[in-house]
Amino acid sequence: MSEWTAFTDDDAARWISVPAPDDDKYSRGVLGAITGSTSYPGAAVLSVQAAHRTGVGMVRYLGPRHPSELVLARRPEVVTADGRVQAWVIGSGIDEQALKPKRRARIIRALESGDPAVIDAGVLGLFAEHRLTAGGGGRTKSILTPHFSELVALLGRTGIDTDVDAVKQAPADWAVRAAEASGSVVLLKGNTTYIADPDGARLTVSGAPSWLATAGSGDVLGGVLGALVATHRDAIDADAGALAPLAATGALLHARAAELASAGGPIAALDVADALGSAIKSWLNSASH
Ligand SMILES: NC(=O)C1=CN([C@@H]2O[C@H](COP(=O)(O)OP(=O)(O)OC[C@H]3O[C@@H](n4cnc5c(N)ncnc54)[C@H](O)[C@@H]3O)[C@@H](O)[C@H]2O)[C@@H](O)CC1
Ligand SMILES: Nc1ncnc2c1ncn2[C@@H]1O[C@H](COP(=O)(O)OP(=O)(O)O)[C@@H](O)[C@H]1O
Repeated sequence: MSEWTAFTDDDAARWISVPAPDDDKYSRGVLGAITGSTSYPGAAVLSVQAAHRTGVGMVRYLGPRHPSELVLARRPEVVTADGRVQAWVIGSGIDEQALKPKRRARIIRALESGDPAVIDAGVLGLFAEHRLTAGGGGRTKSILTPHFSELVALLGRTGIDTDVDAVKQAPADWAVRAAEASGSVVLLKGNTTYIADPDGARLTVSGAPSWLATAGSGDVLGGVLGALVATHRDAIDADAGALAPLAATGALLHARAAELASAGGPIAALDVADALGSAIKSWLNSASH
């Protein structure tokens, strides 16, 4: 079995894409966000805000009217028209049972597009099932971001039975099982985050304050990862092995932003999103010395 390696700030700083003078919004990367819903509109705002603060050329938000209005009220930069994207973030704030056929079809189209995708929350099961029904056996260009309970449900959809207590006992092992079963990078969230690649990379990220255990912080992480993936589309197309370090970069950036926002005290998820730019700045400043 492969060894687990703790991902460091120096490792992560290399995966921040700094725009060059000849870049434009399209060359930097466009992220498509299918997040939030009428029941969980705030998740849309959190994922979109986090993507912008991580750095991306443009975000296309595709969702129902109420979350779309909230997203635009917070970030008028967002485009709500369909179009080309370099990557997707899908599922935060979506309840699979409540999905209307049109939105479900849009999600399936995004999953079938071949674009890299970050899959969260209510779309994890759909992803697993769709990959099974499509007969897909190979590796994907997706990062799956379950918490413990979602990991159990995800594994269940691939025919592997377990429970939350078993995952709590051996999170690293279950992350690997899920990566192998899904052919995808699995980022298992918690105080220590485990990132397992189906081809063998095993990375851990720790150091986030426990104040980060607050509603919506996983939605923020989805937006962070989406932006990192969208801005590294070429590297992922050249080698899907880029996905695991990108996932670890996102988890470490999220942890560092939480530290800055918290400064030892309580935080809300939007505070973490708003601190992402400062966390990136400190990485870039220390890398240039
Ligand atoms: N402002 C918003 O719009 C928010 C939307 N959210 C969305 O709400 C939806 C449901 O979220 P939940 O996952 O909390 O689902 P639930 O609140 O439906 O919880 C499902 C089950 O998972 C368990 N569970 C939740 N977090 C766990 C963890 N870290 N470890 C182990 N078990 C855990 C719960 O105890 C419960 O049994 C998701 O789509 C999520 O993205 C949340 O992120 C909260 C904020
Ligand atoms: N005790 C903890 N210490 C540090 N980070 C935590 C802790 N508990 C959860 N987290 C982090 O907070 C986030 C929670 O995500 P998630 O469970 O999806 O919440 P939500 O659905 O409310 O957004 C994850 O990034 C996870 O790693």
